[in-house]
Amino acid sequence: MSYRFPDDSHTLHTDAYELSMMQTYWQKGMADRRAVFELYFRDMPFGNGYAIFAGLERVIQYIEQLKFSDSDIEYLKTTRQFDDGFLEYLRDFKFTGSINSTVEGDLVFNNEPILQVDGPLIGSQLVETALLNIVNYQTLIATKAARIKSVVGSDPLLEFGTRRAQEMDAAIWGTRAAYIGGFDATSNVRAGKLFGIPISGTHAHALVQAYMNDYDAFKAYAETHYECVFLVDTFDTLKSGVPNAIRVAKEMGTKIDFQGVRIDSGDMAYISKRVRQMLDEAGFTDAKIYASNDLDEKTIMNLKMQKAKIDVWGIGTKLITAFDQPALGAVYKLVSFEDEHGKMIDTVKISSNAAKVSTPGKKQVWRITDRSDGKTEGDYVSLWDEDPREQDSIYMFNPDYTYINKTVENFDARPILQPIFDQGKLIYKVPELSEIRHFSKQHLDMLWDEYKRDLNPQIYPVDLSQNCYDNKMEIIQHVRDYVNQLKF
Ligand SMILES: Nc1ncnc2c1ncn2[C@@H]1O[C@H](COP(=O)(O)OP(=O)(O)OP(=O)(O)O)[C@@H](O)[C@H]1O
Ligand SMILES: O=P(O)(O)OC[C@H]1O[C@H](OP(=O)(O)OP(=O)(O)O)[C@H](O)[C@@H]1O
Ligand SMILES: O=C(O)c1cccnc1
Repeated sequence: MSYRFPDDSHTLHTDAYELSMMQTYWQKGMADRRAVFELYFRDMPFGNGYAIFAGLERVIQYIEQLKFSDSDIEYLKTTRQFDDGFLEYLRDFKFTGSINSTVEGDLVFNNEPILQVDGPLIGSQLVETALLNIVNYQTLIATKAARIKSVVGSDPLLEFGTRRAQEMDAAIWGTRAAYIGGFDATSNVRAGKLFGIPISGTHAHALVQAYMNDYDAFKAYAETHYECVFLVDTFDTLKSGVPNAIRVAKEMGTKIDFQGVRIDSGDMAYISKRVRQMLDEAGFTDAKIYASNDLDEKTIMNLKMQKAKIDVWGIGTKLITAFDQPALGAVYKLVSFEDEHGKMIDTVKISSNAAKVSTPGKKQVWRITDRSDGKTEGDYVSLWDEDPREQDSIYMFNPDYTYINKTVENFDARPILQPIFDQGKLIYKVPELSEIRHFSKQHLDMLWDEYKRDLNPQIYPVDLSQNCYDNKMEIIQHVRDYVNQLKF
């Protein structure tokens, strides 16, 4: 099958309704009015105490290529859904908005803006779908990876998910997100080439099946590789796989670096202990035991409790598909809009569910840390022009339960949303991936353990500044007054 048009771009990677709204904005003369949209999620993924932001590199790639090609316009014409004048306008469209975003690897929490687009309404609307698509997935996978990392401690973690991922893009960007979240290497060679992630791997059952016995397969592999990890469970791990791996390792001696064996089935606790004993008795005390087979943080924690002798963990399906929670559920909402007189008016989306009522106004998120111990106290969401660094103390309160409050002194406040695009121009340089990963770890270390446990973590405070809270209440009241006076 081939594509129907000679070129493909991501500009049409958007929902049709975005283009429909853009046509309305254009025809009604609203296209260039300033709009501020914010992207956030409402619930912590996997019930985790924190999430790890990922996706910015791809967001940048997407924004930089944003342009309607001739074939995009040609295709849109064939749909007969758009006005010709509007399509001609799109031909010259340029994204001239500003984007402020969390940087990759930083911690993010529910109900706070993690990315913000501020610019002409028409372009800010166009990018909604792609931004959500990118950030929803990558942040989810980085967070899942961090959860898995939290239970393995310092054991190496290998990403094996490509074959089970939801198509090729998910494998590539999911692997990158997993590396940000704490994985050490990937089996995906293309991800190694593109991003510089270390690649690593063993061999598959096919090799052993092709030779029809463990010994010949391991021997052939050893004769063609220096570093060897043998997969020992094709026929019988304890009776054939491990004894043959040991035999080959002894025969090859220093001609190979016998790094260990991989087990991929059976009772991993029992088998790994027996395998350890066999390797040790044969003198291979440094050989590592690799494990794979539908592993995730729950199984790993359980295996650790059973004192399984596993040194290296290979994780595929349950990481790359975010198996237990396949969607982050982030949304993109209009929080402020320029009226016909050039004045910015903050906007709200009301819901009968209090948690779903959006917080109006362009905002900044401040991570508040206690200077005495460097630990994170919580996040303080302020209106954009507020700066808590100018204050000696800040009053932090839970916006849903205002009686839960505290006054923080001797604090540092770090702005989470950083300038990425300024009126369409890229002004941010994405750091090396290894730096992003390191940054993430450093910031995770600043979080109290109570927020980091896998099960039922403490809820991290995401508080609104008094101004932000008052603004929200005032606007909600305003909308209610408007609705109440309607007569039909
Ligand atoms: N000791 C253990 N405790 C908890 N979970 C385990 C233990 N050993 C294996 N598991 C996990 O149990 C799940 C199912 O393993 P199961 O034994 O049913 O299949 P299998 O041995 O892989 O069979 P197959 O040969 O079909 O691959 C896997 O996710 C595996 O990681
Ligand atoms: O279990 P996951 O966490 O998804 O990890 C990836 C899986 O992919 C491989 O199995 P597969 O049966 O595809 O190929 P194989 O013959 O190499 O085992 C590998 O052996 C793992 O079991
Ligand atoms: O290298 C491996 O062992 C590997 C790679 C991909 C999937 N499963 C295992």
